[in-house]
Amino acid sequence: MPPADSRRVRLLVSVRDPAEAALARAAGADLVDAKDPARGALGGLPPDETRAVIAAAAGGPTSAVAGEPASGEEAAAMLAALAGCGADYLKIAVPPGLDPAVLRLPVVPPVIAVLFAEDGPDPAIVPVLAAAGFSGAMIDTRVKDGRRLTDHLALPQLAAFTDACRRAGLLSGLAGSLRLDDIPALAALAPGYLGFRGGLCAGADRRGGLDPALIRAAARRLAAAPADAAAA
Ligand SMILES: O=C[C@H](O)COP(=O)(O)O
Repeated sequence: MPPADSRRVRLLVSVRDPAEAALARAAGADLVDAKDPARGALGGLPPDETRAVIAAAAGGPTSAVAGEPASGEEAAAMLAALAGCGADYLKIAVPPGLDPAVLRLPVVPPVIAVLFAEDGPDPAIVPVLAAAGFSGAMIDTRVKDGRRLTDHLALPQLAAFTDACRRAGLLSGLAGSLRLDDIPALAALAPGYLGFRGGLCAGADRRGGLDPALIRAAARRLAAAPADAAAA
């Protein structure tokens, strides 16, 4: 991925297997993200499957989902299991009640904290995440029931989050049942990336297959998002 202050908003596409990884890369995904959509918002694939997905996404940056830990020990185990999978970033949930300061993060690969929109994340957590060693932070929705990110958090709240990430030098991401028509308003907040799964699947079914035409359309819309709207 580019540095956290890059002005172009990237397209993250979550994929479940090597075939989808290759398809997403070919259709214009900037960041190919390995996860198991059948296991909820942040279900990880087993390490051997993750490694195969990352290998198939060759030619650009990748991330892999580690999971939703209930404790610092569980977080360490999840991250250790994927440390050698070849991904450029690991993503792990940081639920309320889990103190980021107790997490032992690997130096490589860098780790992105995933916060859930339903919890109403306070932007004050962002510098705490930075101090704990995270390289990025994103907001996603925990419950995939059709409600989008902006059904939970208003644009000014999301802007406060992306601003806090910029100030802390963290890569930022926004996701949560996004659709193509969410792109203009969210890209204007200048996150590092927008993350998609369901909105780029046939019938908006995140457990179904990715539709390459929708990925291409998302990439085009992001490329067309007004560059001067991206905050410096
Ligand atoms: O990391 C991004 C997520 O995979 C987004 O999934 P979703 O668009 O189905 O909510």
